[in-house]
Amino acid sequence: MKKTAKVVAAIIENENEEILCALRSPEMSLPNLWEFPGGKVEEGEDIYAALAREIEEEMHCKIETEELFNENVHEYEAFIINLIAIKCKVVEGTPVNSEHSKLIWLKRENLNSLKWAPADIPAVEQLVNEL
Ligand SMILES: Nc1nc2c([nH]c(=O)n2[C@H]2C[C@H](O)[C@@H](COP(=O)(O)OP(=O)(O)OP(=O)(O)O)O2)c(=O)[nH]1
Repeated sequence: MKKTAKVVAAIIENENEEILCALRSPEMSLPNLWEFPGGKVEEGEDIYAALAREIEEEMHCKIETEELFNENVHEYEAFIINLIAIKCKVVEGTPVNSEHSKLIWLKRENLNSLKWAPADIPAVEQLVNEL
């Protein structure tokens, strides 16, 4: 049976109403696809605490989680993902890229121009439809 991974992802918006998008590197799983920064929730860990931890590790800044935005279950070839997208704001520092090939800020209307990890499509659609 395929494993299910619980993954939290941050929807971070800046003062120009742009959303932070991250490009997975060629060495990562799901290479060269765009995602929202975040990562796997550890056993017994609170989802909001997990997201704050991942963002601090990955982007060296502190966030405050705001609301659960979208939750989606998607079956990949190798595993099943339960992707939980959470709206957040940066409260200390600025996001610094340490693991991804690229970080960019994009307006909602341009989000569909990226090639997203398939599990992210519902969250992206929901963001585009917020316009
Ligand atoms: N962080 C993040 N991961 C996502 C998103 N969409 C999506 O399918 N994923 C997948 C990619 C990874 O397989 C997994 C997240 O695990 P992780 O951030 O701990 O990444 P990882 O590359 O170290 O995982 P792994 O290859 O070791 O399994 O979820 C997303 O929007 N954000």
